[in-house]
Amino acid sequence: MSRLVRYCRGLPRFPNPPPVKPQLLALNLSTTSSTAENVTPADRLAGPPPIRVDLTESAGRGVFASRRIGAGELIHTAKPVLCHPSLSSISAACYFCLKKVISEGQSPTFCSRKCEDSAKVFYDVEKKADWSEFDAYCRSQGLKYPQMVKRLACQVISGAASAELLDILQPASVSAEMALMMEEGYGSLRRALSAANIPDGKTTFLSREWYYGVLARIRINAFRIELALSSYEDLLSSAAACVEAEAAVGNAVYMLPSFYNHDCDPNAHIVWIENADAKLKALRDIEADEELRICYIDASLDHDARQTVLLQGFGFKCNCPRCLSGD
Ligand SMILES: C[S@@+](CC[C@H](N)C(=O)[O-])C[C@H]1O[C@@H](n2cnc3c(N)ncnc32)[C@H](O)[C@@H]1O
Repeated sequence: MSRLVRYCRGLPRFPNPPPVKPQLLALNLSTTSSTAENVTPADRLAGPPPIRVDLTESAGRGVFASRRIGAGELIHTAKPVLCHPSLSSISAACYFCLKKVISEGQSPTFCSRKCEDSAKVFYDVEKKADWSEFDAYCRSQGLKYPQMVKRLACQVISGAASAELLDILQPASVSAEMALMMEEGYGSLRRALSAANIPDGKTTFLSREWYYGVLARIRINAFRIELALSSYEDLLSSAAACVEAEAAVGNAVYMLPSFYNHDCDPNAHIVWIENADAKLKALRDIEADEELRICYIDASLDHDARQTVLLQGFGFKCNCPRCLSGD
């Protein structure tokens, strides 16, 4: 399984995000008093996840084990708060959950009636506008995250999401180069919505600052979904051909998984089986109060390459034990 998911964060397009003042999550997830010894498989499925979000010494907020977690254990699952298929997968992945679908057309498609119904509110708004200019801008610049901002904007207009949905997540900085590129996307999004005659009162949230802020948060927190097979059977049967089976079907932002810090020798990882629902799993035994960390990049890179990718792509100098040891 692990070879199917090599690394999970999409590399941001722009370098050097800033340090951000961390804000703790207002929810306490560590309500279980179980210990690893007395936790049954049924408890694991039914109880709250065995984690808490807390401040780390040097990486802002992080996720900690609230009890011992065994190797291979499913720590928790997470549904995306925002996701979007890659433009190249529009007709090959469900427009709502990113499950692979077989479709002959070029338009968005859904894997089930349930997904179609769940998407209806924002898709009804989206369908009112002509996105050809916006899509052309994304394609020409090779950008994927503006599509997620567009979806969030349509969700907010439809009343399905709050404009502040992502505010709790750490943002990247907005450099002059980045602002210039964002400006084009912002203008294009505004034009598409105003040509669609969306009432002004519904788009008051859509300021330049909102657009930049959302994009800056998506950049740091989005996961690239590299594998979304339609079933466990597919997963097994494609194991031999997993290289061909890998494809970024889209990108997604989650709440809890966004608080996991990075480690070049991680003790947890995130997997997707059939759609954008994420599964966080332990890679080895984890003690109570140990921080849970996932790997944002290709851990097989050498020390210098990892430092470069993390600094330029994510804006931080990695403080994990492997990097500190010089490995
Ligand atoms: C997706 S966020 C993780 C949660 C974040 N710590 C927070 O408070 O929201 C990624 C950010 O966490 C920090 N971070 C994650 N892993 C780190 C590491 N190994 N070393 C130093 N900082 C790290 C960096 O500031 C990075 O931009």
